[in-house]
Amino acid sequence: MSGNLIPDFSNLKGALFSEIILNKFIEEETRHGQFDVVTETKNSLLHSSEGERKKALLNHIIAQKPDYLVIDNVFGNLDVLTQAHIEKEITQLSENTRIIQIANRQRDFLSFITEIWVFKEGQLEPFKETENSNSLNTSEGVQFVDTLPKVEHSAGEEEQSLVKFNNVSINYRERPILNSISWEIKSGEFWQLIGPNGSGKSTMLSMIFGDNPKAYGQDIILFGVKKGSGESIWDIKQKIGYFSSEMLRGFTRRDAIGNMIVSGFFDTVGLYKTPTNAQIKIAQHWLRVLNMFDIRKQCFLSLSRGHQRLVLIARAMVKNPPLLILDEPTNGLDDNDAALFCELINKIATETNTAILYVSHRKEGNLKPDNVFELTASDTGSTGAINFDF
Ligand SMILES: Nc1ncnc2c1ncn2[C@@H]1O[C@H](COP(=O)(O)OP(=O)(O)OP(=O)(O)O)[C@@H](O)[C@H]1O
Repeated sequence: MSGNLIPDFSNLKGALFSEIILNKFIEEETRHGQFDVVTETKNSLLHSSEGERKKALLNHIIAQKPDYLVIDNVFGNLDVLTQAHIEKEITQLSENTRIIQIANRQRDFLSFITEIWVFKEGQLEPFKETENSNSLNTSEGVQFVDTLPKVEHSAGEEEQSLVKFNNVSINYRERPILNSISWEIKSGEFWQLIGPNGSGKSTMLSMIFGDNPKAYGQDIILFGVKKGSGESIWDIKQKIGYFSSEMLRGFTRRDAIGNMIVSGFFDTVGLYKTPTNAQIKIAQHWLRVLNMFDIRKQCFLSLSRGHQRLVLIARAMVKNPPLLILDEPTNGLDDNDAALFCELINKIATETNTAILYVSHRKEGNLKPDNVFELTASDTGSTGAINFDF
């Protein structure tokens, strides 16, 4: 950064509180068995939840006594209690340490921050709350006018059970994580799964979508088939569209937007097979819904982060999967792009029979799930129940 916006810190000792630093420590652990950052549960960082990792990293940073601290979007997937804990620690630190916070959601601003600047078209400008009270507003926005591709449904499909957990309990070593969870997702339903960091949301997802060996021996029925009864992971994955913000790291190739969407039929990154005419038609339909038909040959990576996510949702949906799983999907988006993303998810919920499982403790203002399933953490493992007030 040039200019005199930020004072010269070159002679001061700085620290960075960010995903990048966390990932470096995780890499150190995995490669060299070096455990510099210690979590409350004394678990390795690799096997800890986001909240546990970030608390541990902050303690590590505070112990280094930096002169200034840069905080880069650390609140993304933290629950309210962990955020409050971290905010308290940083507020205390701010009494004698300079803090620069980088954030893309307005609600993440730390209360003691006195000066706010916003990036607009590559320039930093003072942020005026009155001008745009609702967001950091960097996206131009898309209205989804066209309806989604129509799919023929067979009789009785509406009431089908897709996922059924019956008294599922999971331990990691001696530690109970899930305690007797019973839950069912049926065709066409729209669920949000919430729960504090470390309560077991990812563990539950790995029972459905992943290959977690802990799932075997439990009473879990996926698409009418008992888990562990010889079903193939491939069969299950064929029935699920999946998106997580982590996925974007995997896409570094220079694929065109249109090809990216069509490749969803083949579950490949990049297009190696020739799609049928019917497949091309469906992909084109999605391009029109996203208002991207005219730019379909443009490189996927040239899109903004928010628009890349819309394309990946279309990619997950072209197969018309019975279940769409979204794991912390708005993580890293600004307010506008998150609202746009949720608008598309609401549209899928109302216009298709795909059931949606949206996993995030965050309440998105415009997201309209039908039901919310909440994990409540305790020493005997998390219990689960429908939350009617979220
Ligand atoms: N392979 C593992 N070995 C040991 N402990 C584990 C393992 N995987 C997860 N855990 C522990 O299980 C607990 C639940 O973790 P999980 O990642 O499912 O929580 P979460 O609700 O998804 O958290 P977050 O919102 O922070 O992502 C955590 O305390 C974590 O440390």
